[in-house]
Amino acid sequence: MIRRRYEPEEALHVADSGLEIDRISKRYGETVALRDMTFTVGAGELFGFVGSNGAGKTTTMRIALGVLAADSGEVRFRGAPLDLDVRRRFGYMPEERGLYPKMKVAEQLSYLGELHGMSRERARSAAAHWTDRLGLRDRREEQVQRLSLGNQQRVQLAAALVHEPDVLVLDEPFSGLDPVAVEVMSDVLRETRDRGIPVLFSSHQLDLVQRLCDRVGIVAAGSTVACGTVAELRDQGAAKLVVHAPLATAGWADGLAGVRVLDVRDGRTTLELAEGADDQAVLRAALATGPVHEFRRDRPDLTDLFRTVVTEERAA
Ligand SMILES: Nc1ncnc2c1ncn2[C@@H]1O[C@H](COP(=O)(O)OP(=O)(O)OP(=O)(O)O)[C@@H](O)[C@H]1O
Repeated sequence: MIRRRYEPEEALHVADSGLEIDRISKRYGETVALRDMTFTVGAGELFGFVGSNGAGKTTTMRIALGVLAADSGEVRFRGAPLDLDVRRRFGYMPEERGLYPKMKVAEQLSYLGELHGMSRERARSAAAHWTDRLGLRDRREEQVQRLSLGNQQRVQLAAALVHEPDVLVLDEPFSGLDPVAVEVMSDVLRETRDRGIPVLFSSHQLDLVQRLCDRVGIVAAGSTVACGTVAELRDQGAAKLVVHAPLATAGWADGLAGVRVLDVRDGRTTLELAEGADDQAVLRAALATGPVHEFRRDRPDLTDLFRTVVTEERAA
């Protein structure tokens, strides 16, 4: 079980230089999409937003962008509520994507730059820069609709970045990308973060989020249920125990107090230990089956934490 140490009050002091999502609630008719959603993304922080389908990630991002209005709560940037001018300084990669299919790549990017107030010359040079950086140099004169989906996604990232935004918000930017494109996307997000920009993105690729992000927010049923650095989150989750007892038969760990079997593979049993569970009792039970070749504690990874949150959510 994840120990719920996360309190909204704690989060709010973090980022007066960054993006604050402060107790946002939103209903669609009878459906409660967000319930006091709260978290912050500091300046120069790469924040991963994870949660099951329908947990409320897209709704939160749309509200942050001003595409959708919240029923209550507030979004602030650098300590002030957002107005139109501040929102124009956001870069957004929406889930539904949103490029003009018939427009050529470079033309489209310069156009978007100009729409955000750049001079034609500056917008053109920004478009050239980002097509270069994202490996689209040879595609500049192609219509977006003729590109592969992965390349369209690169253009979409360029579109979010072309006007040199102060905040970057991306809805599932990694979905459908090949491994090379994943690396390009990761590098660009890190570079953007390193320029002091808050970067918020959602993803279902938990290994990637774990590797890439400074902090992670896990959402369930419209609220943040855990938030912190990957290390902090991993420390909060239940410890795992990996036991290699080759002669053990199925069910050897059944009935041990505070112990749950997560996985049995190649003679190795992975167990989850509840707080206060006696690992020495597990060792004795393992030894009772025969030799024990391996017995080690492991911290949960983001996938384990996520599984716990989703299981608890379903049980609630
Ligand atoms: N336009 C809408 N009308 C009615 N309900 C909606 C609408 N948009 C979202 N919802 C509901 O609000 C909740 C949150 O949806 P949201 O799209 O924010 O989740 P998500 O975390 O982004 O999911 P996914 O991972 O599938 O993209 C869901 O119950 C969804 O069905």
